[in-house]
Amino acid sequence: MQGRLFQLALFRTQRNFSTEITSKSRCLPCEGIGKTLEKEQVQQLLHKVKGWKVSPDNKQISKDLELSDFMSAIRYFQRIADVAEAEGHHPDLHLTGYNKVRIDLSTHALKGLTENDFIMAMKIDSLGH
Ligand SMILES: C[C@H](O)[C@H](O)[C@H]1CNC2=NC(N)=NC(=O)C2=N1
Repeated sequence: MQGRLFQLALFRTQRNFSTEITSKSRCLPCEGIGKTLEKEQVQQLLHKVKGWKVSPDNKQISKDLELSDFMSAIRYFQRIADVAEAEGHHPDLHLTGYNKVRIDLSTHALKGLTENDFIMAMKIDSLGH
């Protein structure tokens, strides 16, 4: 197991944050990530996602949307849930006022933002709604 973790850690350090992640990237197991992103890295990665805002403490990104009705929002949550389960990386999902949706992403294990959060944000962006 140690060998695989070392490989993952090595891969992480070699990956260039700004260019390599896309919506096709896969989330890494959180224990292989090591550390959270710096403010500058977050600012760089925010250019690659649509409509996401970073929290003042740099620990979370969020996106707000308004769906056409309640069941559209529920169906949208199910599609996000399918991706989150496949990636092993889960957003916080909020549904208020029957059709207003907020999606929060952070890496709970590290109490901050990692590339996994931006990979998930790109995948959620590509789902459409
Ligand atoms: C064991 C399981 O894979 C881990 O607890 C995963 C689950 N989903 C997760 N989702 C998020 N957002 N952060 C995590 O640290 C995380 N860890």
